[in-house]
Amino acid sequence: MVISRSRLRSANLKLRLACVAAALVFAATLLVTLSTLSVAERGMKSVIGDQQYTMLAGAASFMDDRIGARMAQIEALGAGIPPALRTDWKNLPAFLAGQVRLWGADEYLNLVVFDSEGDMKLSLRELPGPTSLNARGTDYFDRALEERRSVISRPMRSRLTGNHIVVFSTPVKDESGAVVAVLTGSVDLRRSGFLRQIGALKPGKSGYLFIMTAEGVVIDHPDQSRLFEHVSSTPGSNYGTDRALAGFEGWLEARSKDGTESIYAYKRLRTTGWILAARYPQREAFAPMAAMRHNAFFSAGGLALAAGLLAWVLVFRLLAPLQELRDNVAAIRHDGAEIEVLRDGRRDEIGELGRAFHALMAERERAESGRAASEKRLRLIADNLPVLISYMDREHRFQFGNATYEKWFGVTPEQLEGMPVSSLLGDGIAAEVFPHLEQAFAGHSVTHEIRIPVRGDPRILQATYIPDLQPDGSVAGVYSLVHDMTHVKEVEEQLQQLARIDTLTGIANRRMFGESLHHALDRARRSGRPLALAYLDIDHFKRINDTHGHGVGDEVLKEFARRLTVGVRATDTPARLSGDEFVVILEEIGGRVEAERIAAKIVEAMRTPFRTSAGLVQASTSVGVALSMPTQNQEQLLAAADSGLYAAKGKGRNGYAFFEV
Ligand SMILES: Nc1nc2c(ncn2[C@@H]2O[C@H](COP(=O)(O)OP(=O)(O)OP(=O)(O)O)[C@@H](O)[C@H]2O)c(=O)[nH]1
Repeated sequence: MVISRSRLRSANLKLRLACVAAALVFAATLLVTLSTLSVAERGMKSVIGDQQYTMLAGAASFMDDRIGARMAQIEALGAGIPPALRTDWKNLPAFLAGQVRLWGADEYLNLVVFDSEGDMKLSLRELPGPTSLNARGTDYFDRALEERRSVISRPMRSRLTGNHIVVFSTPVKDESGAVVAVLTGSVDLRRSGFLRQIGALKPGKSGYLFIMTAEGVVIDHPDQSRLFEHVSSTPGSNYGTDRALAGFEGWLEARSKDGTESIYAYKRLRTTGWILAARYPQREAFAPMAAMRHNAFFSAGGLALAAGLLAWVLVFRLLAPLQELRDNVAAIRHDGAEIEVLRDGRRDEIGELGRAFHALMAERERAESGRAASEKRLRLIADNLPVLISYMDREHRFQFGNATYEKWFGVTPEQLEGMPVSSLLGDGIAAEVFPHLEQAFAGHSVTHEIRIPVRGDPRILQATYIPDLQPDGSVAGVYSLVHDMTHVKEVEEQLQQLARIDTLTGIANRRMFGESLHHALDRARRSGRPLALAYLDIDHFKRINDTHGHGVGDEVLKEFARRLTVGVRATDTPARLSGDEFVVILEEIGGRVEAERIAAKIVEAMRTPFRTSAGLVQASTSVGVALSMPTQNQEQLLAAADSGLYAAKGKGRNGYAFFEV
């Protein structure tokens, strides 16, 4: 399952590489083609534009020629009227009709002659409406009269026929040169030959030519509704036409009012100032280019597909060793195969990768086995140490515990893992432990003692908690080390006891005497009943030593102590201060009489010969007695008793003396 997933990933890699190659080829092909097309388009645009303009210039020249010819015709006709007929309104029509017949019937819509006052004097064609007409105020009449030369009118609607016409007019002069009449020839723009003839020059199928006056009145246009309307009467704007009206001649790209991107060319007629224009929609003009672009997309797509397939095959072949390496790694990981399979002999980067993997894994295996051995060793040490070693997490749960837990509490390390501390120790002991643990979780090392029953046996344990500090200063858990201190404590107590006992006689030594006297004095002060202190010294003890030897002296000292102990109450404290000096603290003494009675009893007890290894040895003791007083301290009381002893010795020994302050 895992391997098949990795195979899938590998397939994805191949697919991705193939796709990248295909995308690159597609992009490169497209880029090259489109940039080439763009250059070609620019070139083609300029060729088409130039072509349009050249064509328009030709057409304009043709129209200028035709208009010029008409003008010359009218001019010649006017000039050719015999002087007698110039104002002979009766016979002039016949003359004119004769001339017009020579030209052809369709050249003019009508020929009309006005007198110098502007009144229509004759019309060559029969008029449908009223025959009275005055031309004053029209540009063709006024200008012909004033300028005394032939003129062409603006396009207009005929007042006589209602047709759209232009009027060619020429002044008719008498011999003196005065203008006596104006001869006009009207031409129906729609029917006249020159407009229709240039229509054949329209560019492409959807392109067309149109003509407008220098002021923007449309004279010829495929859209009949726009005829004789101003260009601005159609909503929207056309940058090209605006420029043409401002005087531009040439070609340019512009958006027509219907939103079509087109190539426009403009040329003015020399004779009339009209603007001859051509419009060629770019969609049609560049249709071949669009087809080429379309083809380019397909070609690029095909190329990309082929490149992708080629890349897939190449990648498959190139990645085969990598796939083998990956399979080997997977086999090592999941099937436990030997890492030696990674030692490929290939002399390329993939071979190097395999060898690097091999070295890495060999190193890891070595480190792993070293770590396992070290862990085993540590576990062995931890399990065999007579201490509890554990690790607790922040929830006070054991995460690790050594085998000693099993020995002490019957809980195996496996059972201990995850066990709360309170479950192991019980709530009562846990409550004692937790405050210390909390200190450790606060980052401090803590050591404390606690009494815990281990397998029913009360033990004194010493626990040390060490916080597991993380690099960020937080405490992840706590290491715990617990020793059984029971035996040590017992020995310690014994040692302490020993330090307070006289080793020779087994009774209290000076140290313990000091402590006992201190407490006894406190009690006496509290109870108000004094204590008596008896200070004893064996008489001439030196002589016993000298006579019988040191060992016998010791035997006497031991027996002396025994008699002293049995001779007083259990609550009294006999002690050996040094050498042959002893003391007895006699508590709750009624008074001097009682103290003296006890002292006498002690003196008496020591008079009995001492049984020693050297036989019976006679000894005696002198006793000094003093009663405590509330204001007295230890030293003062001891000094008082010592003074009593000094007095007893002074009295000849083997007796007692009471020291009175
Ligand atoms: N055997 C033995 N002798 C000791 C010990 N400690 C001290 N002595 C001896 O006890 C003797 C004490 O002598 P002193 O107290 O000076 O004098 P005395 O002979 O008792 O004379 P008086 O006290 O004046 O009666 C010395 O000779 C010490 O060497 C001991 O532990 N064992």
